[in-house]
Amino acid sequence: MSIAAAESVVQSSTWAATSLFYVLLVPALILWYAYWRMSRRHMYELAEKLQGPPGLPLLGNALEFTGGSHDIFRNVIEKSVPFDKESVVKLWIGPRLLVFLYDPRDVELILSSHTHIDKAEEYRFFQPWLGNGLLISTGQKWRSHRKLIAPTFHLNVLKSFIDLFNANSRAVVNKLKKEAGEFDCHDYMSECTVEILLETAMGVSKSTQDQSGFEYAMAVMKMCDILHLRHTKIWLRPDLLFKLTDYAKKQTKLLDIIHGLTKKVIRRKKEEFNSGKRPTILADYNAGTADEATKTTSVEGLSFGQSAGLKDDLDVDDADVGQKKRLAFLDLLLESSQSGVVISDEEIKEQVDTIMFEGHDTTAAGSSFFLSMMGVHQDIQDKVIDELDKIFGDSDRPATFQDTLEMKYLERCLMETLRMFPPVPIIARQIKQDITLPSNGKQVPAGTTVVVATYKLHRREDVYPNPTKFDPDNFLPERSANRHYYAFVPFSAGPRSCVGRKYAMLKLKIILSTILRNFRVHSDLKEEDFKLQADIILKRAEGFKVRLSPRKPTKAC
Ligand code: HEM
Repeated sequence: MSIAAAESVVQSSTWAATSLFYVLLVPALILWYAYWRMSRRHMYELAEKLQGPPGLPLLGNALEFTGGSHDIFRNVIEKSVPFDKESVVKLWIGPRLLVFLYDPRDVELILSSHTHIDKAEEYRFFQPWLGNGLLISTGQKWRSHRKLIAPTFHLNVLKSFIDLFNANSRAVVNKLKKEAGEFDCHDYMSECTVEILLETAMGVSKSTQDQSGFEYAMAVMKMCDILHLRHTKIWLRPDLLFKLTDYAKKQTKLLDIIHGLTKKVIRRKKEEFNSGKRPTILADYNAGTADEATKTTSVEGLSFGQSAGLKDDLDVDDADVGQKKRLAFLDLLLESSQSGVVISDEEIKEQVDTIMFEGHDTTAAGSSFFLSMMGVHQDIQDKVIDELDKIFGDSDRPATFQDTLEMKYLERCLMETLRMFPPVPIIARQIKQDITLPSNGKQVPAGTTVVVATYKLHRREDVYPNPTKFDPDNFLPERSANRHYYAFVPFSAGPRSCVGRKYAMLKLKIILSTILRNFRVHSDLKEEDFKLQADIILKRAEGFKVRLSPRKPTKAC
């Protein structure tokens, strides 16, 4: 046989093999698809009975998530309106079924449950950053780490941070003095909240910090942009495709910055440990020096960010917190790891990354929204200032714990800010078994991503009359008393509630009161002009633009 003839035989047999492959592949794919659809029949049947905007074959509603972050947020909110009566909206993103809930009874079913505590599949995008930290871990690992970490945010530990909250609040006031015109207050709030976290929960003294706090905060913001893109753009979801994009390269660089800071923090702390410096038992703070008022250990309800009547593992009495547990967060983790049993080095890093993220971006957004609202509502700001003047008079003394309990009106303004602009606008869980919604008896199938739509829940007309109006009186005790406990959940609730809830409230009251003792805030925009976006954390797309004017000749801080 000639070479040409041999080549032709090889070519035709290759062609035949390729054709055979495709001839077999197509029916195989059809069979696989039919089987896959069959195996999900139960899900489709139940989903069919839930309402939602119409979608396209295969893609579902994925195209609702095109455009920038602000367009997506506006689009999703607008598209949900026709379903407000039932407060349940179904969306398909490709094969994934998402069910948004915003009736307090349905929210209670999810958040109060010890069964539905697994985070949704979408949280896996956080994994390269937060590993298996408290926010995303599940099962026994989550349970044991939550038990370890929650006491480090007990009120008695937090009271020992008050001096540091004050010092950092004064420092930010000093920095703000240079702002003459309109500026974005979020940058200041971000830097300040990172520095406070480093000094308190991580126990890293100011003298050993450098500029990396601000760089860290900016890297976190950009990381959130990338994660949001992965949540909303269907083609960025598979790791394989994501890795081919420029976003993946950007993510690697951002994680270098983020992990660079957390590794440095742990390294410094370990050096201190190894050089024999043992952690301070923080509860000693209350033993001798503090007055009766600061010994208060069981202040609950609104003062600490949730409806009266909701309890979680942060609301334990002082007597239940053993002395060893009265350590700051990182001190306790390192102390525990000395035995090598409770928590490994890698796990410490994951938890430090988690607390650094959850602890700063949320409070930076909350405080920036608060300042924006003060700027918009001058009459309400007057009342906050009156209250502060009554507490502090002309003195520029630091705030005490008792002062924070007396800031009742400021507290209501803070609650109202967290109602209208919850920094975490949605909470997503993966359900492993069918659930029946108490509000309407409909069933949501196992395998669904159930999304508690906090932003929508907090704007229900039947719960908050005139829900788009900023009205701190919504949180007057008599108004809150008759409200469903789960109608206000800025910090989530139940077994997976925010572990930093009390820390956040105390810190926010001290920062915000210190700012308003020194400045009056102004805003040229009204809240209806705010462009909201939800890149994981709710923000103003145009930046948190405000202006400040000095309230009184400020004494040198
Ligand atoms: C205004 C400030 C804050 C808000 C609105 C907020 C809100 C939330 C929400 C809604 C969750 C549940 C998230 C979910 O299930 O997907 C959460 C969880 C969490 N938060 Fe916060 N948070 C704030 C501040 C903080 C602070 C200051 C810390 C730590 C210092 C913190 C640490 C955590 C942690 C570790 C979790 C995960 C808890 C678990 O799953 O067991 N947060 N937070």
